[in-house]
Amino acid sequence: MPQKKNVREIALDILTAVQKNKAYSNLSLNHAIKESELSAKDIGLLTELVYGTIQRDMTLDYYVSPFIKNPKKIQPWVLSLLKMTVFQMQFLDRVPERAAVHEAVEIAKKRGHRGVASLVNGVLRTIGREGVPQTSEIKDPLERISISTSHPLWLVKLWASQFGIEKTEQMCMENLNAPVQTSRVNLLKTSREEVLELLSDEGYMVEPSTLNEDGIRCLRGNIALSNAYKNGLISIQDESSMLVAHAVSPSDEDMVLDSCAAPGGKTTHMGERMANHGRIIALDLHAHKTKLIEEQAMRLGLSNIETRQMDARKIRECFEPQTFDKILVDAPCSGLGVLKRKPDAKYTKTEADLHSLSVIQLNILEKVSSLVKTGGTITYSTCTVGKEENEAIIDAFLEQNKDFERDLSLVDRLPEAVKPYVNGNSVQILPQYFGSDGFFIASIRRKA
Ligand SMILES: C[S@@+](CC[C@H](N)C(=O)[O-])C[C@H]1O[C@@H](n2cnc3c(N)ncnc32)[C@H](O)[C@@H]1O
Repeated sequence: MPQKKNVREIALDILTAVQKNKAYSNLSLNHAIKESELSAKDIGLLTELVYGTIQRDMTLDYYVSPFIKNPKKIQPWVLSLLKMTVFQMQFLDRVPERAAVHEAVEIAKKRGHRGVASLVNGVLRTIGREGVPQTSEIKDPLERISISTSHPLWLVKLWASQFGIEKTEQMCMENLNAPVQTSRVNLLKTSREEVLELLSDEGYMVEPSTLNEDGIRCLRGNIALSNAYKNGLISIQDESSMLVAHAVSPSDEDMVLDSCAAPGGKTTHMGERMANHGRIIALDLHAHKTKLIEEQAMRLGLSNIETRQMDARKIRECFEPQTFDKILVDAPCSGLGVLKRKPDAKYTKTEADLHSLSVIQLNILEKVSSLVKTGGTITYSTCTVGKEENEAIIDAFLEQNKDFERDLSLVDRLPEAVKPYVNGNSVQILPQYFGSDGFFIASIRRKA
């Protein structure tokens, strides 16, 4: 019978797959957790090893590379093993260094020939003895931020030119923290106090969000497995993402278009805020994704949502001009605001991606805009930070569509804590402001 793999071997398999096949770390990790019979404690360690090593990839390269004489000859899995082990040595206090090195050498023996095991042993013991190079010695400040926080230099430069060096560094540092799981209370069925009590009774460590009055932060446990979730009392949603339904603020008589809706986090939030009245048409490009919206609506007890599989850019073929009171464009984006959750994205996205996405974003906004009524608003949002996919889209749209104007009343609809960050008709939330996702929200109005 084949021997069962231990937690570090599983972590190494995932890291190698992510590196070699460009597999998504979150999907590979979830799959491995389902397939293996790991204890809750080991699942915690596995998650930390995989996310931590990916999050710190560039720093770990900087630490390890001076100790490797022949980098071209080293196999990718051996490099991943070295980085995963140095991650433990440098960043995980609770793992004794000797244990981490011993485990790495055992894995190397099992998977490679003797030379590999001796290389792993040699490199790790030398690092243990001599220590790693200090990133503080890197002279150029942007390069230092790039290496010490593992963000590509082009991205650090871009952000620094838009937000300044200080905010960029804070943002990059914040992206290295583990995300807090947060949820939104379904106020149609219950109250936040009641859910906090139910979740505490189930053993979860929870606290109210200070950002949203219907938000809850979970500090221990996975609330997606709770009874409160099963019974449709909560939805898993980031605190910044919850702001979008506030920005739209649909009334319970409104006809609303959610043009890029799956998996339905914001659609269902709006459905709840409309007290299950009015009507929301929720579009998504993919059928398997519109199904996800339907499943969520069913779980939450919402019947005011109608889904359609459709390219939002073709919506004019199905609806008359000026059909909707409110439109939400939660556009497909580069996701650079959610690097805490999806760390591999920072290495795979390119500047060219931002540009091609911005073309699609403006196009979707253009194509849905004729459907909003006079005086009605279009809310545009993304889970990314940076002007090209955000402010620049709104500016370009307004330049070409003189019948629209900036909706300066956005600030009135957002919670108190966010108001100081609102700039006219938009707000760019950076991850370090509240520890939530980086998000952009803007509102424009068809002139009366
Ligand atoms: C940022 S996600 C939306 C998240 C969603 N609003 C939520 O809160 O759960 C963007 C979605 O837009 C969809 N999408 C991309 N291009 C589209 C298009 N041209 N028309 C409609 N949907 C599109 C994607 O499939 C993806 O599900």
